[in-house]
Amino acid sequence: MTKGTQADVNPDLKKERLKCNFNIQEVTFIIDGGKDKTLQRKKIEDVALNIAASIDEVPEECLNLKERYDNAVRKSCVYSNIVKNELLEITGLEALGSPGLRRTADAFFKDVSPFMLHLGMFVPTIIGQCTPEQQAHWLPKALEMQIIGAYAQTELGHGTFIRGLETTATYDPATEEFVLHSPTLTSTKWWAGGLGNTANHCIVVAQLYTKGQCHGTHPFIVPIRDLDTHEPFPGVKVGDVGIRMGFNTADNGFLRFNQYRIPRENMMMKNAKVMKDGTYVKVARHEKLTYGTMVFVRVTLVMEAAFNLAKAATIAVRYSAVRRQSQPKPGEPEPQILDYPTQQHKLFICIATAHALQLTGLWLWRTFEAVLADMRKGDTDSLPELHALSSCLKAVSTSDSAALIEQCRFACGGHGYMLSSNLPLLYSFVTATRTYEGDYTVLLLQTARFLVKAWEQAESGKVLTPTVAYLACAAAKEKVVWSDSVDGMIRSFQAVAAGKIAACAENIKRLTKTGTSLEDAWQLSTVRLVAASEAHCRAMICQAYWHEVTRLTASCSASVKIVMEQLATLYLVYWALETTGDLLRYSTICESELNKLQLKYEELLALIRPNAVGLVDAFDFRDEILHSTLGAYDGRVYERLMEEALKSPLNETSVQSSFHKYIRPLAKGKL
Ligand SMILES: CCCCCCCCCC/C=C\CCCCCCCCCC(=O)SCCNC(=O)CCNC(=O)[C@H](O)C(C)(C)COP(=O)(O)OP(=O)(O)OC[C@H]1O[C@@H](n2cnc3c(N)ncnc32)[C@H](O)[C@@H]1OP(=O)(O)O
Ligand SMILES: Cc1cc2nc3c(=O)[nH]c(=O)nc-3n(C[C@H](O)[C@H](O)[C@H](O)COP(=O)(O)OP(=O)(O)OC[C@H]3O[C@@H](n4cnc5c(N)ncnc54)[C@H](O)[C@@H]3O)c2cc1C
Repeated sequence: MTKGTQADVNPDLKKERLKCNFNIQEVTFIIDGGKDKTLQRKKIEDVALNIAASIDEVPEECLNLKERYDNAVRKSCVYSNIVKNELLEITGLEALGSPGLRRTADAFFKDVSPFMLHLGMFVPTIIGQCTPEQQAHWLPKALEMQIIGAYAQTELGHGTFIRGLETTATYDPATEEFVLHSPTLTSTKWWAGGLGNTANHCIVVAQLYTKGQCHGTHPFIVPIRDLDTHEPFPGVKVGDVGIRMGFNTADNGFLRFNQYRIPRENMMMKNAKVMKDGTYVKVARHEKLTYGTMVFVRVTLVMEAAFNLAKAATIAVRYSAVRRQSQPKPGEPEPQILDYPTQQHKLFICIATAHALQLTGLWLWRTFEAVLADMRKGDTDSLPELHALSSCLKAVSTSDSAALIEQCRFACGGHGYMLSSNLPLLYSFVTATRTYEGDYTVLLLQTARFLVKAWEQAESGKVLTPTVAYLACAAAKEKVVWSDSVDGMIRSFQAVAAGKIAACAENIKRLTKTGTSLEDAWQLSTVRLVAASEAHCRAMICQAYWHEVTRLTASCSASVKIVMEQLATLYLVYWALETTGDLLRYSTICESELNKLQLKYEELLALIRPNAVGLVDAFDFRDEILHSTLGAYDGRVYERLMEEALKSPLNETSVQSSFHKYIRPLAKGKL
């Protein structure tokens, strides 16, 4: 946070901060995952942001496409030196996933670094898919930035359906090499971040053929460009996929191979090997371990969703405290727009959702680490549950985050539409997360597979895994008794999920009994399956969020406990009101209880109102990271808007050349 002097702060924001009745720092510690994490983050920010302050002479958005890319590469090199020389010193390899690194990256790049996928997927795949010997070879080079990598899985013709990928890697025992080939246009690798112009290496997911047999998709490390000249090697065709809605500095690329050879050792061999003579040896105990990087990234994307939403909420809440509009009471001053209950309705759910996703994301991360520890001992029993959990949480968190960031933009009126508010760029960045690393619907359907199986187990009285244990109680198929206590609401959300899952299972059973194949019965049920999966995910977020708030505030000051519980209750009541149809169907809730719930919601908005600015201050974003005229700590909104407007290249001269070229001749009838 760039606090400046108090004299510089907008008077309304100053008053808001005096109203705040809880200890902001305590909430920051909770959100970061502990005081030590906050201190480490701040240390990283202090080191990195000293340099970031002077990194851009011209606003990124005023540059043309090519200049923007070159500028992003320049900044990536400065930043990667900081990561290598300073940040890794502070935290070791852990720095790669640390909030400090994530936040400071945003100070350097308003859009995205072309190196993001190098750190975000190339390095994690080396760690997750290579043998220790391979790691010893590749990891130091990658961390030292001697090589820069991308992750090329998606093709022009297939992204979701990995088993349908067409790129082939055929083993040639005579030379002990794999021959990579792109047999069709649709087999062209497409989308990989960093691939178009930046990367010199690439992880390529291809169908493995050896001894005339296909063994399905496997990952390979493929050198694609000469390290000195950067020219693509013969047999490699690589380029940029074209202009995108966002991610325009991420260098998303395409890649084609023409009988291109790589050494046998470049197959990532932790989970499966090809011996010198071409014999295929499966090492992994679980079929889907080659999908490991995707599970890892899906887990991290939940906190990524929280992080971006927290930024948007900070911008919109601070702006709403500064902005005054309309005159609901004649003769009185215009109120701060934050005083309108409708504005509170738009924004407080954003703060609550950022908390819900962050605390659920931290819990998911711990679950991921526990499953990883089991897998190191050879036990993969909990992988299906982790896959189900990470799939639905990735889907719902990214979707909620994108929708609410857009809501924050709406909440800022016309000024929210300015690029300098940073809300449009934030939205275009986050809306992609709903698609990449597994499309929303596709991932919810993956979770649905797990849920239907769990339901069948519940019906036959089997012991259920923790995240679906609630299905055991629901097997009685009676409406749950509604209560507006927190536990009562969570029980009702679970009853809704259980009811929807049961209805799907019954529908599939009914269809198969009357002669429909299981595959068709599944397809005919997918609209309901997606809804069931969403309901399950919502119930899980509510439970995890409330559980974490209770646990983490147990030793906090009373005022922090109160405000954290108010927000969590708001989240639950909001979702109860959003899903009244479901509650009427699966619980005993009635009209009068719905009215009571609405009143409770409005009371919560009023209770949270005095702490709204304090709550977004607790996200602790420095101005360099927010990049927003509307959201800076000092609230000098109008001054900043004007300053940014004057930086527009269209203000460099008072008359543009197009006037003399076109407008004047047009007026004179000479065009
Ligand atoms: C130095 C300067 C640097 C600058 C800075 C930066 C700092 C930034 C830091 C980082 C910041 C942000 C982090 C984000 C970075 C990442 C950005 C990522 C960009 C995007 C990358 C991509 O998109 S990569 C491509 C991803 N692609 C996908 O996700 C494809 C989705 N499809 C699938 O996953 C699968 O095809 C499928 C799951 C949909 C189906 O697979 P398949 O057909 O094989 O399976 P089935 O459906 O038949 O199911 C069979 C059984 O297998 C089970 N299953 C499926 N998947 C898994 C799994 N992953 N794990 C475990 N089990 C699995 C499935 O459940 C079935 O089980 P049963 O029901 O029991 O049969
Ligand atoms: C910004 C960005 C960055 C990316 N970076 C990378 C990268 O670095 N590396 C990489 O390999 N890939 C990357 N991708 C690709 C990304 O992973 C895929 O786009 C994503 O997995 C979705 O696949 P698709 O594009 O094939 O969509 P499709 O699967 O074609 O989806 C289109 C529609 O069909 C529906 N659909 C598809 N299958 C089913 C089904 N079985 N049941 C019901 N509905 C279905 C979907 O819900 C969706 O509505 C990136 C994408 C974006 C947008």
